[in-house]
Amino acid sequence: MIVKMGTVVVGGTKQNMSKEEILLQGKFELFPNEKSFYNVELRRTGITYYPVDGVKTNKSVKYLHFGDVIGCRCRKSLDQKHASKAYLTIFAYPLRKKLFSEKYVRFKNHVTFARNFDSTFDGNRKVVEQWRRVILHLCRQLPVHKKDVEKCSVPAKTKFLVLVNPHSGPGKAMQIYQKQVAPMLDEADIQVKLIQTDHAGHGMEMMKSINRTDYHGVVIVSGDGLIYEVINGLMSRVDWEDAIKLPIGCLPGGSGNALSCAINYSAGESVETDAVLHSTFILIKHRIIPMDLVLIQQPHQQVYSFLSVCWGLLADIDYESEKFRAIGEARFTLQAIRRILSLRKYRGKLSFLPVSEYIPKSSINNNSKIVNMSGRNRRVSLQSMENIEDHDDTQDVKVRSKSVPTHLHRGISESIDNEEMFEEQLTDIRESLPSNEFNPGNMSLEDSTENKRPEFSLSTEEMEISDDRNKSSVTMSNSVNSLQEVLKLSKTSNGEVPTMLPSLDDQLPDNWVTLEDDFVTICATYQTHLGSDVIMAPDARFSDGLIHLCIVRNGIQKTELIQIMGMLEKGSHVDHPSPFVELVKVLAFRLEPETSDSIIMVDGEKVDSTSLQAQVLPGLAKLMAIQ
Ligand SMILES: Nc1ncnc2c1ncn2[C@@H]1O[C@H](COP(=O)(O)OP(=O)(O)OP(=O)(O)O)[C@@H](O)[C@H]1O
Repeated sequence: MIVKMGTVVVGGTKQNMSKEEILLQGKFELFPNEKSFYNVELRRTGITYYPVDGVKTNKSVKYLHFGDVIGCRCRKSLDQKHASKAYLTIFAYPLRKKLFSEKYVRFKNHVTFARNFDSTFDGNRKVVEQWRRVILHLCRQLPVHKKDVEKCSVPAKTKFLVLVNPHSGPGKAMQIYQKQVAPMLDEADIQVKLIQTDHAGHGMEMMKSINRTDYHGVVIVSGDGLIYEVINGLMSRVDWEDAIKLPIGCLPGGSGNALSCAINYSAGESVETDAVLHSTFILIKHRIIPMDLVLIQQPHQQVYSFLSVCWGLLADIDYESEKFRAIGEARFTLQAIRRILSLRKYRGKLSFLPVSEYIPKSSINNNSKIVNMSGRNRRVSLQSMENIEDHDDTQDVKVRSKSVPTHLHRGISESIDNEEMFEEQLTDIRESLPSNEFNPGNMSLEDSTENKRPEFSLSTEEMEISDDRNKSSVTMSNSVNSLQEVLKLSKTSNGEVPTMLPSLDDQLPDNWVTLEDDFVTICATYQTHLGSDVIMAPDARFSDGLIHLCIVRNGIQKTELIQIMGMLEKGSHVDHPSPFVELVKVLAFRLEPETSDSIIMVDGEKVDSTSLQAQVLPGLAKLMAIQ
């Protein structure tokens, strides 16, 4: 059985469910047909119900799974005829298979039971309220023991600050919020303080002064632009280290909703169909997940990015399509066609610190020459070798960089269970980092960045409590399993975000790779999606501690480029054999455009067209998501 919050069932079928211990059972009428009675049984994973006078068969038993339930409420009838009845409405959003497709989508299924065994409403309400309290616990994955059923109290309410950008995308964000989001948040009993931004920069200003403890999270209903503002507002504070722990949730309201698409994708929920419903469902059932940020440095500015850095073709498409934002996401497709027809090349230098040995794809394909340079950096130019000076030799060789030891990287990592090995690893890391800033004393063992799919989701508050509990139990051995842990941030003496990047004017260390070439585009992403139909880095995870670089070099045929762009919809471009397209996982990179007339976009925002360098900040932000 598939155990995905989204895709099918959390925990099992109704046959499995019926084997579980019954916590509560009773007879209820089923609204609106209030003539027949149903036996209703409440178990840990859900509710089953079947007609009292019918035969109990697999078909006649219906069930509601708590993985699909976002809340429930006790109600009274307005009709005097039913004044004594107490109603229990359960707000469920189960999945059903989409017509002519293998995909599953959620639909609204609200089930109401009525209780009328007592002559008074209060008498009936007492029973219904007990059911409600138990359901609220179980749909939030809070444990309920049979002996505690009677004492079960109403779980604490969650409070969100909701920011809506009325100008994002086609300008429908407020409408989306009021029509689709607000009713579901209400069903989940979530308190909301709603603010509509009234100018660009408003989100950033608010984050500079917000009291972090007033809310369990900030929810952004817009495109990616407002998320960028929120993150940079939080990071600009003196108490950035604490402020950035404010969990961020996002719902698609703009034309570029990349993060929201990545959240849906990660949860196994629909990205294309009813995206708002699925995003709101995830927001309600969320856990708090660490999310990498990327520090971006330019000569005159420093910003924090959660999504991407694009240069060349993809940056031009993003920037030049701004004027078509009224048509929503189609603006990207329209501009992509225009741009590919008049394809440009962009000369520059790209340097990066790879996480594993870098083997240039073109050399694998053996159709380009590679220059192994003397000097501090290895420079590789596949096309314009005449532009490279100071080289020793021109030869067909594989250029390998000394990379960060792969066994330190999560996913490839092996567990380290003794101090000796731990010390060895620290030595390796010290050697692999390009600066002397590494200081094991700075290691914070605060959050485990384990990418476990939660079986159940907890509310913000509950997660914060369990985070705290975890703190003491995280051991040094398991936290050093990954490089992210070693780079874990803690305040430097001057209160700034620590970085391992050299100054922009300084030469890069030996373990970086430098490519100097004519490029078509360079795109660094840290989320799976750049749009609902652009899966740029299908294997990216919110806190994998990686920057996923996609490098497209000049020389690629337009037809091949169009083919690859088409493959982005499924993320299958990663398997494309073109020697002009490379995907490299890195911890940091530096981009040096040769001229200053090209566009660079960071998270969909245009930045200066000057040199730029970036470094991943593992798990620094907190995201409301499921993975
Ligand atoms: N009330 C407002 N009026 C004008 N601009 C605003 C307002 N609120 C936010 N903004 C700005 O609008 C820009 C675009 O917002 P957002 O990303 O939400 O929408 P979008 O249409 O998807 O745009 P993008 O394609 O840039 O992601 C952001 O840079 C943000 O700073």
